[in-house]
Amino acid sequence: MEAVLNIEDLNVDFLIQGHEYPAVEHLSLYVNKNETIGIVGESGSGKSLTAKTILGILPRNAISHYQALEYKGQAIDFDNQTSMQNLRGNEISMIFQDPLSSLNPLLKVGKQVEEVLAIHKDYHSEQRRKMVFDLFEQVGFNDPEKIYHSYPHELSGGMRQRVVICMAIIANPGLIIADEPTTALDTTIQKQILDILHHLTKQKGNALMLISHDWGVIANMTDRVYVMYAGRVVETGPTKEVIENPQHAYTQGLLNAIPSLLNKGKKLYSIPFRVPSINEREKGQWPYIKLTQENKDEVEAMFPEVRSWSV
Ligand SMILES: Nc1ncnc2c1ncn2[C@@H]1O[C@H](COP(=O)(O)OP(=O)(O)OP(=O)(O)O)[C@@H](O)[C@H]1O
Repeated sequence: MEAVLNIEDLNVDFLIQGHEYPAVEHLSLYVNKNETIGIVGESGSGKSLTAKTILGILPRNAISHYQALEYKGQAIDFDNQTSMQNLRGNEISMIFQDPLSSLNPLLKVGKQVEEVLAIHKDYHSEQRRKMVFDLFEQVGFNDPEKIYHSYPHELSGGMRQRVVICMAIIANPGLIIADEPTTALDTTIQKQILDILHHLTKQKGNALMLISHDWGVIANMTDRVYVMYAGRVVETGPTKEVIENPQHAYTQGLLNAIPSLLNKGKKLYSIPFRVPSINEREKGQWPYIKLTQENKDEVEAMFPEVRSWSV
């Protein structure tokens, strides 16, 4: 099967005061049609930067290089503005954590969703409006007309994120990237929003890349998962297999640190280090953990790489 997205050996470095700091290293991943993949990892592991690389929206001081970065079998041409506009407008859409960052405060939300369709010349304006109303119904809005004429500030956070999901999906893109799409919402609303996203993407056959630090979300939503730590994928496989039988000791650690659901009754584990910030990383010294008397044995067991350090 041809992958919708294919990344081979992606590296992202930050150039800070003449020094290169590694943020993503040797990352390879793919997403197939109709598939939902998860990228899971603690804060600072490089999840968002991976997504931003795909869309060509990395910060200015970031340098990326890779073996392959392909959408539907074609190399993504970051230097070609027209092709990038088409990619971002029609082919790959992104849902961010904060819905307000994607919405224009001065425009009615219905118009904003409709505008996504404006570049599709095959629909006239009445058709477009009907498509928006239909989609509003599908995401659970009882009164699509009223929502259509609302401004972002008149809606709750959950409603806004539903509008953003509509914007992301209405042009039927090949791939949707959702970066922690519910983190900013109340826990009661989170599940509702994820269910909508899951249901719609499966129904319409869009590939979905879901970025989350929440294993519950990953378990419920994704077919395959990539587990990241400090810029690298440490483990990947079908989500169920990874959760039931994690191969990497770090993945095991992450799963044992979840308070409920997966390890009821067991003593809660706590990982004895944090993801090092970017300026604490020296190239060639992944996993960059500062060894102490207390954590040395555990870190070595988790990341045998540290044994090669000359410390
Ligand atoms: N503009 C920047 N300049 C310097 N370092 C940056 C910049 N943007 C991100 N980083 C660093 O790159 C690393 C990876 O960041 P990234 O945002 O991809 O992490 P993440 O896994 O998505 O975490 P989070 O869940 O906190 O968003 C982090 O250490 C982060 O501090």
